[in-house]
Amino acid sequence: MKEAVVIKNVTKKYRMYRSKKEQITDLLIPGKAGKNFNAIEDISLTAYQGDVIGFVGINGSGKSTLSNIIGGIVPPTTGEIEKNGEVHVIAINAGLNNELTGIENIEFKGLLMGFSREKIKEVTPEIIKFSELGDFIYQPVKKYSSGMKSKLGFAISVTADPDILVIDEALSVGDQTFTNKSLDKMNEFKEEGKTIFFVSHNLGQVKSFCKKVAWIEGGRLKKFGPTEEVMSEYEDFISHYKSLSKEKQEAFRNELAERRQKSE
Ligand SMILES: Nc1ncnc2c1ncn2[C@@H]1O[C@H](COP(=O)(O)OP(=O)(O)OP(=O)(O)O)[C@@H](O)[C@H]1O
Repeated sequence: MKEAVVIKNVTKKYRMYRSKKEQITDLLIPGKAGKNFNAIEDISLTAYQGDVIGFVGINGSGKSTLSNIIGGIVPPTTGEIEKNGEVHVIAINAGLNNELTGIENIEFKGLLMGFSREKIKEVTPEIIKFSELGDFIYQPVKKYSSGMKSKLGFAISVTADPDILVIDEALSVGDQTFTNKSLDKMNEFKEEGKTIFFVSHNLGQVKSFCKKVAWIEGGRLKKFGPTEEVMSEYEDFISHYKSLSKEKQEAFRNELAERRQKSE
């Protein structure tokens, strides 16, 4: 089987500050203030062509950081990522320019995706139709709700016909009709053998759509394998986590966060 994306020992470090003062101090005297924080830590994972991989994990575990690295939006601090094909990211707001109107964004993103002016003209009506935005397409994107942005972003990206697709919570904000339509489109991509990464808190969608699942916990890859195998364990974990008091949930998250701060 052909490798589509190979992630090798990827870590993303951010500097964390408790105040603006700390941030300025660190800028003037590097290392004097602030802490390193590993948003993701030493993740290795291979996706083969046609793999549909779900990323699950509680808030802040590192799913978006990893998907942004795969999408080329964020560079890793250390480690390597190899991609065999064009990658497109569909996320709430991804790549949309807030100052431009919907229609201008279609043109702008179209050019970024390497489309000719003629091709953009040809696909624009399809995008408008898919996005269901009607006359809102002439409004600046800053006036859109997150659901509307997601619809436009999704409609533009699916036109690109990418080899590798990263879908980050893009289906969580729209209405049910749009979600179903988008799921149909994603299933088409899946049947065509495209490689898909799917970030979602909707475990039902992950279970029905993904062939494999990567469970991220505290920035690390806790488990990666066939959907059924990983999800049965993850669902046990999540129902236990949800049964904890707010304080205990916070203590659990703090414990993970502390480890991510200490690790260099
Ligand atoms: N630009 C940034 N600067 C500093 N810290 C960041 C940055 N981006 C992400 N982080 C931190 O990295 C950690 C992982 O964030 P990430 O958004 O990847 O998690 P997630 O699993 O996608 O969360 P959620 O489910 O809430 O969307 C979080 O603690 C977050 O605060």
